[in-house]
Amino acid sequence: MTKAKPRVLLINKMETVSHLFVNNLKLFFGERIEMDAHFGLNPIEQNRIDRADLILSADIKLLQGQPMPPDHIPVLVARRTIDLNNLDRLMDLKPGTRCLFVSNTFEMVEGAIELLRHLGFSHLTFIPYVPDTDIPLPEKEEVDYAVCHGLPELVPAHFDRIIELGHRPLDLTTIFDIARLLDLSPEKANLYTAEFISDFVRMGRKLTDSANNERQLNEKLESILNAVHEGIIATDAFGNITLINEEAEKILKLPSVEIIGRRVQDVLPEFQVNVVLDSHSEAANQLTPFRNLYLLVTQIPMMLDGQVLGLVITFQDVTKVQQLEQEIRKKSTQLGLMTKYSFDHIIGCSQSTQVNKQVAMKLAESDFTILITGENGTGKEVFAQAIHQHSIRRDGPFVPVNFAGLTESLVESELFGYEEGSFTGARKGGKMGLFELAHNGTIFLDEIGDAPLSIQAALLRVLQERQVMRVGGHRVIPVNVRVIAATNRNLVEMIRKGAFREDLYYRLNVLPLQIPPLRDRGEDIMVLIDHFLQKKNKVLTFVPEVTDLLLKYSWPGNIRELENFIHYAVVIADGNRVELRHLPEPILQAAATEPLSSEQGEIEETIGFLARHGSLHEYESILQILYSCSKRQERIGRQALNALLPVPMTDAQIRQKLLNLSRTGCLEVGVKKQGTRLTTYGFRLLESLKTRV
Ligand SMILES: Nc1ncnc2c1ncn2[C@@H]1O[C@H](COP(=O)(O)OP(=O)(O)OP(=O)(O)O)[C@@H](O)[C@H]1O
Repeated sequence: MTKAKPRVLLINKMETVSHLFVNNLKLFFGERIEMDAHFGLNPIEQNRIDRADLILSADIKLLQGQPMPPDHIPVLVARRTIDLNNLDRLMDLKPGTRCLFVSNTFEMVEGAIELLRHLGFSHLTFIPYVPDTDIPLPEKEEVDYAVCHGLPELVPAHFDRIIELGHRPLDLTTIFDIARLLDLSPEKANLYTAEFISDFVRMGRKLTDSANNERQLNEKLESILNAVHEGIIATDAFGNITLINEEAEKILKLPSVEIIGRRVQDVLPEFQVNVVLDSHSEAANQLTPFRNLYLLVTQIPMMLDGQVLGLVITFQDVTKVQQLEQEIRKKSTQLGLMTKYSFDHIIGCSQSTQVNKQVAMKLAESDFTILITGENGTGKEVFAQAIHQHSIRRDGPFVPVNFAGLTESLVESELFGYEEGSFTGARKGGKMGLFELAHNGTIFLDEIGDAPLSIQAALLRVLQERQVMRVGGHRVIPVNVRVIAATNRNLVEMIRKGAFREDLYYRLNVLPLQIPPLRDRGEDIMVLIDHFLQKKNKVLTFVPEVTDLLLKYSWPGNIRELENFIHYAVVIADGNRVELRHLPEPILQAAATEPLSSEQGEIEETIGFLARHGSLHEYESILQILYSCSKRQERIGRQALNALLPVPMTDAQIRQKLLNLSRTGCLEVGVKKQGTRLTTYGFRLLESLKTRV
């Protein structure tokens, strides 16, 4: 009769641990033993105990609730080692990383920590923790990682960075004990040790590989970093400095040996890295005073799977630039790089001007590119300046570029600047381009439709990359500018004809603003005339025929033409009175093509109607007050209007008068208490009433 195989009864709480032990024992004893794995907390059947030749458990406490094994059956508590294959993540941790070691008994925790120390992980700080015991749980901030052996559920829920080392296999001494107790020869011990050693070899190779790779990578990185004209510092997740390039050493006057491994928070408190480490979001271009310097610092967190691996801090010494900028700012006032116009200077009581002002104010608050379209002289530049004035860039320069006035050969060097000696006649020391000049401000690309195609391509690049390269230069210069472009041309039509780049159009037309021609906002004409006269400190009266003509004329040159007309009228008028004969030819021609009679007749008719329904003086007073309001771009309510009249009326009287004026088209009564507003027709009527004797 062949001797029955010895039988090992495994008693463990977890199925995974029992399986692991079964595999470990198989590797060593092969088919020479039988195994019976029990797991869970249920009591084990007596007959399974009786049939066992040896009982093996990971935890002696598990045997306490079980039937007592007979004396002759040895009971062994497994000593366990660590699965070397799972140690990579611990290897990657930087010295000093604080690891909360979590397990279900204090012995397990202590044993595992001791083993890890033996294995060479003495550079890490292990903090033991066993849930539901007296061992205090440290605050989350005091711990960098939680580490456990196959029991991640024991890690307190708020620790989200967990390194799971896997269950611990049987240690070789336990295997030998089993062999001895079961009277089996340790013939395959070498296999088990070989397995163990091969793990070591694998681990060692990984370490050297990663060290070699890291060395090569570091060498490459170092040469790249040292070639850069910016200071660069890298840190680990806790702010410990791991790398500093030569430029950074030079700027900070701190040699790398003095600061590598130290916390950036201690060495460079001015950089306030905790903000970025905590928020995980980058901080770009922060002007940071450092000793007697100004540094422009950018901090970018390096993230992997939602966790911060470290920080890259780049910086430039901009002390000189700061001084230069102040000088430029001083000069820019002289050069006209400051704006003249704000929204208060945009005159006009028409609905479209009012709406456009409101829209433009909103656009000003964003930093996106704006495309303003409109005929010549409609006020595109005035709007562009007001937008700049109203934006956060108001203290920066406003640099206008007019493509209509630039020859193709000049435009590139004007826009992007040039380096010394890049072409014959290039100025010594090179020249700053308009984009550079507009740094931190707004560049106004006027008549963009006239930009040659070659320049359109270059513009597109600048808009995409926000950096320029001077003609003949090799260095890219970052520019922080807001772009407002304007055109009187139909760019869509130009795209169709291949004269304008579609991609540039879409880059520019992020926020569109359309300014209508003056002829489509007749209400603005007289208000603008008043404004221009006031600017010249002059008073002119226009005979009704002249007013009529001015309101009818198509103003192809728009507000610029209107302004020129006022200059002309002031010079040409006899005294203060402007008559038809004083009008310049183009306006008079408009009269010739469109006789006045019908309009004049209509006005006469309205006057007749009003005279039958009250006093013309009263109507004139009402219209005059409404006109003053429209000049201030206000509407006015009935009561306020009554209060301004030379002779107050009853509410019913004024209501009736307003009704008559609105019936005849002189007023526009706002819905819902918006007050009343004068129309262009109302204005003509007022002019007629004023000149009546
Ligand atoms: N709403 C306005 N209120 C007061 N002045 C205005 C207004 N709009 C334009 N102007 C005046 O009209 C003139 C022309 O305006 P601006 O240069 O802004 O027009 P533009 O549309 O940019 O013309 P272009 O297309 O020819 O460059 C300026 O002198 C400006 O003072």
